[in-house]
Amino acid sequence: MVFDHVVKTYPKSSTPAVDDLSLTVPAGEICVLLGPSGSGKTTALMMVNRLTEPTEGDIRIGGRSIRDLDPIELRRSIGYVIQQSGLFPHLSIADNIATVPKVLGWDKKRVKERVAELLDVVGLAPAEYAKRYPSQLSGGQRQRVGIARALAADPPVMLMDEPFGALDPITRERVQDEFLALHERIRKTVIFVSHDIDEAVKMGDRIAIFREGGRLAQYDPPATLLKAPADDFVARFLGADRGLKRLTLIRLGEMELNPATANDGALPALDADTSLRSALSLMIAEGAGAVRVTGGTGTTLGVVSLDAVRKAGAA
Ligand SMILES: Nc1ncnc2c1ncn2[C@@H]1O[C@H](COP(=O)(O)OP(=O)(O)OP(=O)(O)O)[C@@H](O)[C@H]1O
Repeated sequence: MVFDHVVKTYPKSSTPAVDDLSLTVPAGEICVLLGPSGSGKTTALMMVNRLTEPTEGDIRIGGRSIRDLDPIELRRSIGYVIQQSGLFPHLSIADNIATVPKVLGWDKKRVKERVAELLDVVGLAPAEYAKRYPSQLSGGQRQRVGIARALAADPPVMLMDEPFGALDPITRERVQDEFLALHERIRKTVIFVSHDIDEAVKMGDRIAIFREGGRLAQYDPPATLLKAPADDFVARFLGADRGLKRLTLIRLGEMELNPATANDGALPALDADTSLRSALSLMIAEGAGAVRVTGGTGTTLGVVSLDAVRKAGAA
């Protein structure tokens, strides 16, 4: 998907909400739009499915300009997930998920199968949940239904506007993990609005940081962004702990491991999949100068020192 010099100025507004936005999102990737309140993230998102029209510039999906597509058809071909899930309260979960397939004229059997398949995909047993109503679900479950509904007609593109913003931290983390695992399998192109830096670092293949006035401040993969913020605004926005945030992106198994010696048996042991941030946390809590890195079967692969972690955060 390509944003090509996109400008949006709302009627009666003297300044643009989105100002000359150009960026390319490779197919199958998650692009997070991150930035302070009012910096134009939602406006940028809503232009993709023509809930609002660009004033200037163009957006292309798979090489086709959205201006050449009928807005109603365009919206059917794009999954849309919003913060409060946006489910129809008077429709059952099954009917909510079936909305677009029904509009597309799928036969009943196909719709029913698709609903059951999607409930499974988002981890809700169809027999238990299909007939319930949104008010009979928890917030996290409603967001999962929102995702299932957006996926119903298998759209190549999904727009997600702070989809997990209303969830408590524990549920949010779980739904984020589930969505990432799902994305591994289905590889949609996702535009994801967030104002939470940790969420953006976790979810994004790339992050677009917006600044006031709807201008793009930086567009890069999370590791690049944290390592080399383009300017003071980005550095301040990412926070003084961006070195620590970088550590969440690196696994112990990706480090150069020192061979373990006989004395290292007493060191705290962590799986190779553990992030350097968790490893650092453990070293501090246990007063250890290093951790022992273990493989799937618990065998020791080697040792990573506190100093090596420190260097990785500063690199
Ligand atoms: N329908 C509208 N009419 C006029 N101005 C609008 C409209 N929608 C948004 N704006 C303005 O456009 C600017 C960008 O708003 P937008 O909602 O895109 O920002 P955002 O980055 O998504 O913010 P938030 O994180 O608070 O949701 C703001 O100044 C807002 O007041």
